[in-house]
Amino acid sequence: MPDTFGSTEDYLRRIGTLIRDARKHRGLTQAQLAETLGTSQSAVNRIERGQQNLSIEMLTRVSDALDSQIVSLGQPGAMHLRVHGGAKLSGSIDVKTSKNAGVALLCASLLNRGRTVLRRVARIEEVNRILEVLESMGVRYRWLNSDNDLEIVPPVQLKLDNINAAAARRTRSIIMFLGPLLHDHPSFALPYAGGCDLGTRTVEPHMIALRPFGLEVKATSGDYHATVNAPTPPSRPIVLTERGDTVTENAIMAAARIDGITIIRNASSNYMVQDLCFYLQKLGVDIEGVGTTTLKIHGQPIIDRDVDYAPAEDPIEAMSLITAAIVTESKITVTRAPIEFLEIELAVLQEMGLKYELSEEYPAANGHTRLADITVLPSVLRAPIDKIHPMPFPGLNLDNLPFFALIAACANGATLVHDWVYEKRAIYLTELDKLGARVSLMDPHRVRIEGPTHWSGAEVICPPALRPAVVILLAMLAAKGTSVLRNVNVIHRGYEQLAERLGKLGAQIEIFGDV
Ligand SMILES: CC(=O)N[C@H]1[C@@H](OP(=O)(O)OP(=O)(O)OC[C@H]2O[C@@H](n3ccc(=O)[nH]c3=O)[C@H](O)[C@@H]2O)O[C@H](CO)[C@@H](O)[C@@H]1O
Ligand SMILES: C=C(OP(=O)(O)O)C(=O)O
Repeated sequence: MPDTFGSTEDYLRRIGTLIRDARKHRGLTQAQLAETLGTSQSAVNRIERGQQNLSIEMLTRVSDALDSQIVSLGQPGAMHLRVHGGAKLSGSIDVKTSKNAGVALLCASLLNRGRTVLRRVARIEEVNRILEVLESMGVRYRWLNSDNDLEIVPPVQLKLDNINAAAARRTRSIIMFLGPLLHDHPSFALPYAGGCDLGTRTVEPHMIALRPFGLEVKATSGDYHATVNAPTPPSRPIVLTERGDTVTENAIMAAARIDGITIIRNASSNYMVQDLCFYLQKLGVDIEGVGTTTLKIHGQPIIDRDVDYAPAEDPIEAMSLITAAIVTESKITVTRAPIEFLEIELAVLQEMGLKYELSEEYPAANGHTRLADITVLPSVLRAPIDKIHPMPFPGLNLDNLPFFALIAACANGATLVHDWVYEKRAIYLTELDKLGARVSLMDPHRVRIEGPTHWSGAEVICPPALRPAVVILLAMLAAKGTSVLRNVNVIHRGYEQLAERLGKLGAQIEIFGDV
């Protein structure tokens, strides 16, 4: 239920509720809080009922006394969630198309002089950031309908000097402009890539992969300065130093307009890479080996076609929804799940005792990706015998790993979750402790989780990373009592209306903003 502030009475009532929640979480009575504030219990009572005018000075004192920022001033747009946990979920929910294919396809649309229409694009902040950057460069876009079909029309000449650096710096995906831009631009600057704070995450593999196409990049004062010698087919196969998703996509986009054959080895065969290849094939680029780690690409020097493409559904969103069912011990059906990219996850969950039913498979609108409806049934889970760790596709997806930490907290026994890739993401999982989980950080990459958990409500500020933030939200659905999750904007980077959609399944979540 979206919830906006209105009259002064509204403000006071809502602030009062926040204070009451925070006080209860600290285990204080109204009288104890009153004593710390040097006021009476009846004054605290009036404050909590929204019947007392509050000065900023008083609000600050309450915040200090409760060690909780009740309202934050000067943070326009910060959104928070209040979750009344313990409700069972029911019904079915459609998986939206993926963030990661969405951003790759937006970058790839720069390769095409014609009009690109992308169907059912996830309307998320990561997509908005790339659209802002594209628009600043002269690309026109418009949302065509309520299905989120998106039309993109490039200009005759891109205005690279006009690039929206603020938007670009907020996303890592901007790095995927290098591949498309190197074709027509002998020199250009791109702002440094940003995004979630997951620790060191270099772009060196991108530089190594694109050098054989004639691209040289110097990093100076906040920008990558790129210079390109006339792009030619690489003289040898490109061997990626790591099987990363966006680096593979960059190499594919560089190869897509090269008049000749490029071979890419150690390519990622993950879902977003496949969507990119299917889109480029529609544009006339010849790509062999889609879904494998060796790609053979025969480029088209000029691509000028009106094209219509429908990216596939998001395996990470599907995993998030499966986790919502597991943690709340509910029966829900996750429809349009890209089963092809969830098979290892489901095999591990089955070993842990999860009961689920699968529908017949059917193709996604891209005509390729296998989808199915997954009905998750309430199950008693046990910890897996072996540690859980990610691998490039077809391994367990790295972005799904945080959900396994939460699932492990619901299972009987101890589970080791090993994120060997990101330097920081596992650390954020220890925030689950605030809701009653027993998570021990073994080192920055490994957490040991002891389940099952008796979840209890708490107030948590979202960690600065998408998946850990969602994991905490999902744990709050299971936690009896009221929880508050602050600064949830990080979730909007990758999920469209997640709180509202969980609400339709029966979750009790209120959305509120800062004063
Ligand atoms: C927009 C997009 O598509 N983002 C996805 C993409 O990001 P992206 O492709 O940008 O991932 P990175 O390049 O950051 O790679 C992830 C991390 O893996 C390390 N690494 C990767 C491959 C490998 O073989 N060895 C290795 O060590 C990298 O050094 C890095 O620390 O892939 C990540 C890993 O699947 C996902 O979390 C992101 O959601
Ligand atoms: C880390 C992620 O993505 P990005 O590459 O957009 O930061 C993610 O999707 O969890």
